[in-house]
Amino acid sequence: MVGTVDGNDAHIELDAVEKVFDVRRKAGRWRRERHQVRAVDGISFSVPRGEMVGYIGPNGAGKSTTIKMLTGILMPSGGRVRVAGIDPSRDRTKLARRIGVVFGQRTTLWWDLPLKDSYQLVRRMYRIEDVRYAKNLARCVDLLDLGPLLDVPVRQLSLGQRMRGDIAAALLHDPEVLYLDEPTIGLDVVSKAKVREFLRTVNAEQGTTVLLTTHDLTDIEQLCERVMVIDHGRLMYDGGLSGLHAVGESERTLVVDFERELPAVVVAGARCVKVEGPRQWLAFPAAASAAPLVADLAARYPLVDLSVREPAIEDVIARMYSSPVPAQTAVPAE
Ligand SMILES: Nc1ncnc2c1ncn2[C@@H]1O[C@H](COP(=O)(O)OP(=O)(O)OP(=O)(O)O)[C@@H](O)[C@H]1O
Repeated sequence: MVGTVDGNDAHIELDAVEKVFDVRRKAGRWRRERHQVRAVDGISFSVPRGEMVGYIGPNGAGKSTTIKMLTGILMPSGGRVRVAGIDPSRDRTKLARRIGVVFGQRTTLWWDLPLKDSYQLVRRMYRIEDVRYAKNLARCVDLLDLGPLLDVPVRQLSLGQRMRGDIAAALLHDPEVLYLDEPTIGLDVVSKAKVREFLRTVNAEQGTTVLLTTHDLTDIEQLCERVMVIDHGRLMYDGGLSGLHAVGESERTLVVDFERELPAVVVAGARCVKVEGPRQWLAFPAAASAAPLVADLAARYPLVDLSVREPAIEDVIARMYSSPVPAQTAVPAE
């Protein structure tokens, strides 16, 4: 589902939320100047129960600050936040039972303990009853292939294995809301696919509401029908991914390996932007499907391999600034 809903259905709700940090910086040899960083600057949105939404933006845009306010770690400087009907900064402990958090860059697992011992600690922390714990653990072990890893100390796990371990830990207490901060960062293609498949299953079967922060537009494309773009603490866009590409007129790239070196191919709907030996890069509008292009190429040339590259989030956003924004999808920046 794309778009926002009325307040009653909202599972995550932000109304004119602000976060201002007071920072001191050096101004001369002895003097320090106080100044303010407006990390989140009047953001409003609502996410209905069971929706999986992408929350993207360039570095320093205010994504982590928003997530910290949604967990109750940070108190907003202004505005109103509600998650599952709870004010996170007032009732952080109560909220903790209802939410799960995964930070891709940090682990919440115990470094020296085998994975299964970390899970036992999580069980005690959340006081998860035995039957429910056994059921949830079995499900995560099965879907995330954790069986062979349960006896391995976390420090010996690869990044992809550790990430799967972290995601399971965040879900053992059946949270209704899941915040994922870069859950696929640094993972190889196979691990990314496994994580995405698992998140899709959890969302579909448990109805978990998911807020996903990522720099990988493929995560968004494969998981979220709705994406919100934040920049300089403001919500710049709230709508479908294809609408975002249309606004930014961004391009995806089809990387094609031919059987042999060829001159730059000429094909409808795309333009060749680079040739290197038998490999060619074809740019096409990001909002368009790659399927007709692939079919056309496959019918005319001997192909060995193909892959589609998404534009970088920074490029999409840079293009958004230089394009007029259609009213139905964009949130006006006052
Ligand atoms: N505790 C803090 N004190 C002062 N400034 C802060 C603090 N936390 C964040 N900021 C500033 O607030 C702004 C938003 O930071 P935030 O970490 O929310 O961005 P982000 O979108 O998560 O970035 P990234 O993608 O790099 O993680 C930045 O300018 C950052 O320097």
